[in-house]
Amino acid sequence: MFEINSAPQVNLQNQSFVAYAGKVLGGGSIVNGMGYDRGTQPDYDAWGELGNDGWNWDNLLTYFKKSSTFTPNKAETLSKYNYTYDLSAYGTGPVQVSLPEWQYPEMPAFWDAMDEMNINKVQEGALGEPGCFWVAASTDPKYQTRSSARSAYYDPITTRSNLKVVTGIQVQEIVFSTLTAKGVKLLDRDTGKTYTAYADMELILAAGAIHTPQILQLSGVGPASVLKAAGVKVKVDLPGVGNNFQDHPAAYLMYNLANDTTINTNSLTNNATFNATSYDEYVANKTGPYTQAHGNGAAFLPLSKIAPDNYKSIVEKLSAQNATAYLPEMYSAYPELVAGYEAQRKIQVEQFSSDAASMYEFSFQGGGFAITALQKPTSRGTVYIDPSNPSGEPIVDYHGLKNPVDVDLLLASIRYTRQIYNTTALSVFEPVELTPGAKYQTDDELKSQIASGLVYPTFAHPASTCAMMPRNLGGVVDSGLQVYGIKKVTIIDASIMPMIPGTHLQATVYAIAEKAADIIKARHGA
Ligand SMILES: Cc1cc2nc3c(=O)[nH]c(=O)nc-3n(C[C@H](O)[C@H](O)[C@H](O)COP(=O)(O)OP(=O)(O)OC[C@H]3O[C@@H](n4cnc5c(N)ncnc54)[C@H](O)[C@@H]3O)c2cc1C
Repeated sequence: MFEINSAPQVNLQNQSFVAYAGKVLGGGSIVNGMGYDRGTQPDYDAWGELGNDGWNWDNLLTYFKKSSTFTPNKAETLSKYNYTYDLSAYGTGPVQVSLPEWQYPEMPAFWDAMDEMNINKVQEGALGEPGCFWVAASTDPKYQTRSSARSAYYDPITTRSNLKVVTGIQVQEIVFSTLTAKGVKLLDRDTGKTYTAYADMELILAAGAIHTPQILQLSGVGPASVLKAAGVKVKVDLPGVGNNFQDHPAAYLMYNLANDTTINTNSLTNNATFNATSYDEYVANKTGPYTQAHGNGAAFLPLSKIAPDNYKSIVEKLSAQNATAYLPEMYSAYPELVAGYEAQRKIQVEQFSSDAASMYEFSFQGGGFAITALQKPTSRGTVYIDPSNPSGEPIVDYHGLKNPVDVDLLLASIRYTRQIYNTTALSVFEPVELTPGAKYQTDDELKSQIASGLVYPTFAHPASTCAMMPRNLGGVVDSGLQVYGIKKVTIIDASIMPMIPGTHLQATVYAIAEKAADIIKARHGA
């Protein structure tokens, strides 16, 4: 894994947080938590509203389906856990998606808590509607193992004569003939030797939202001041590269369930017998706790649901802001970056006022680990090459909670999660809040906890650093995913998402990649 220490986060008591990304063939899909889900419909319609023809929920649904296959469980498992799903959300694509053969005994009480909170129970979360639902995993049910970009897309075609994958190689920069990309300079990490690889038709960058902007910046394509500070010759002053950085800030609430069931979410780690029998069961039958990659319950909810009394004031505050006051310093030098943010803010104002777009995530497995994540951050971060070591890791700065609206959204979110743990349904477990702790109640008390460790500015979902938007809105790629100002460079990864969707990102990256394949084939008349 890449584990990059972020710049100190000014609004989080100068703490540094690790930015994680997969450093392996298959990228994040090899190391991720295997949650397979999709954002709400307005999340993707927003991409079209930002000037990207052909990018919206309806169109991406085609590619969500094209990339995935859902396999229902055995009938007895379906009825035992009341699993719900809708096959119309999936197709017959390479990524295998399924629900596990096992759930912790506390789960029914958590679903009862959802009922008690009047949360809409959605049959299938992957159809873009907010509510609570069963979240599937990228698990191949045949073997009960991970289905990844590698196993789904690469392993079946390794013998193709026109495909060669090389690993242990780091792309350093693009090689140009004037402004047309001819290939890339490569570093062999083991030997330290460098090579050049040439591309006949076009070059595709897919290094993820942290390293794709780094490669462009090292190639002289990015904000001029960043390039100059690092001694890189400016080819194209393209300010969007490395700006508009988004992730999901998350609050890690923790409860002690004083009266938990005998087998619970801690049992695999603190009950050696349970762990051993569970492992044997998995090896023998591919059933039991080891078929579960992560908690399969989640509520993705709109702001109006979690903060019915004050969502309008939060929306008014966001609308009234002088945007540049809370944006990274560089935005002041580029009116197009501010214009792009303002276009996004207009959409966020609509989304925060709507019942159809989620702002809050609460994932549950049973147990007292109550992750509460903000799905639509209003702050924007930066990923810039390091002037003192340009070819080392870039400087990742989340600018976490720079916009005070994010703090308002987190306060509302934390309070809503507390309400869930205060339901009669969960009272049987006698939950006691450990983190932040029930003694922190007022806004100021909670804000001090948010700043001092309760909240991380990242959920390992880096996105949006080479946004697909018009150039006059600070975009980096057009709706054909080609980089502005240079020729023959296409980007296909999470960096192109103009606004981060309210979901874990892998399903969306697969859909982008499938759509990109069609775009590129059409471009070359294939
Ligand atoms: C720990 C963790 C847990 C996660 N959990 C979930 C989850 O449960 N569900 C979910 O949906 N999403 C999850 N995600 C997020 C999801 O995996 C990512 O959003 C997704 O993988 C991003 O895809 P990408 O193609 O943009 O980038 P990546 O998957 O990061 O792929 C980029 C690839 O480029 C390579 N690379 C980088 N720089 C260079 C270079 N200079 N030269 C050559 N190669 C390079 C990397 O090694 C990597 O293989 C998680 C991510 C992490 C890190």
